[in-house]
Amino acid sequence: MIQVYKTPAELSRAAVEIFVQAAQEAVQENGRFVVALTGGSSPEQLYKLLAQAPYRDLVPWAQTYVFWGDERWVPLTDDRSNAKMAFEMLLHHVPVPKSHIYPMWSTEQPQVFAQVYEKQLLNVFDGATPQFDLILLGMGDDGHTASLFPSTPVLHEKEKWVQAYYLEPQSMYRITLTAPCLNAARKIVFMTFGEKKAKALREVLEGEPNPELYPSQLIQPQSGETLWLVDEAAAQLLESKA
Ligand SMILES: O=C(O)[C@H](O)[C@@H](O)[C@H](O)[C@H](O)COP(=O)(O)O
Repeated sequence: MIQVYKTPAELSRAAVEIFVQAAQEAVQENGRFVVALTGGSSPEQLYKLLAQAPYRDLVPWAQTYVFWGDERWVPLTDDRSNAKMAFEMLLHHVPVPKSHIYPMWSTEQPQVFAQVYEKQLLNVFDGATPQFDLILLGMGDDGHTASLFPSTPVLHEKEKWVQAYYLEPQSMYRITLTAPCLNAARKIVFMTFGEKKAKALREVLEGEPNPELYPSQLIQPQSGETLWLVDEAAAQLLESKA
């Protein structure tokens, strides 16, 4: 489903309401809320809203488990780190138990750590398929999401839940949840705004199936729901707008 908002601020306010509702419902049903955060700039306003009243006090943080959808393979002190941004904007301001937060970083080799992260995931999900209650995603202006970049082998991963690989164009390692892992989620929310995203958004949502070029097309949860929160600038080329 696609929801179009006038501004990123309105979009972020809708996103925080969805986050709170997903958290409360998950804890009510299963006694915990397992979420994967996104990196990039799209979630910044959402994280700031979540870190303050009234939303801060509406989330059952003690029962919340925080993972990431992807990460640049850099130390947590590096300004490029998705975890660094989330800690500074959100996690240092809310009472999530430290033991419930799983940043994607280690001094091990990235491919070795990808297996460690997969084990951490499976531990929280008692060895079953990791079914996140909520996954937040952004979309790049090339149509990538998480670290599923165009024409990369990770797009074809069918078994593993977590993969790390060297991303040539950015000359850095990336670690990411794979499409099968993302697609096992109960709810996926994309936050996509700005004119730069308009062409890719039209291709992803209304173009020919071409996930090699537009990896966000891979996000088709088996039983979960996908919600696209977009602003008018990003939606300007779409035929079908809510
Ligand atoms: O590590 C990352 O960069 C993100 O996880 C990435 O997938 C991001 O969501 C998109 O690139 C959109 O980035 P913006 O939100 O900055 O436009």
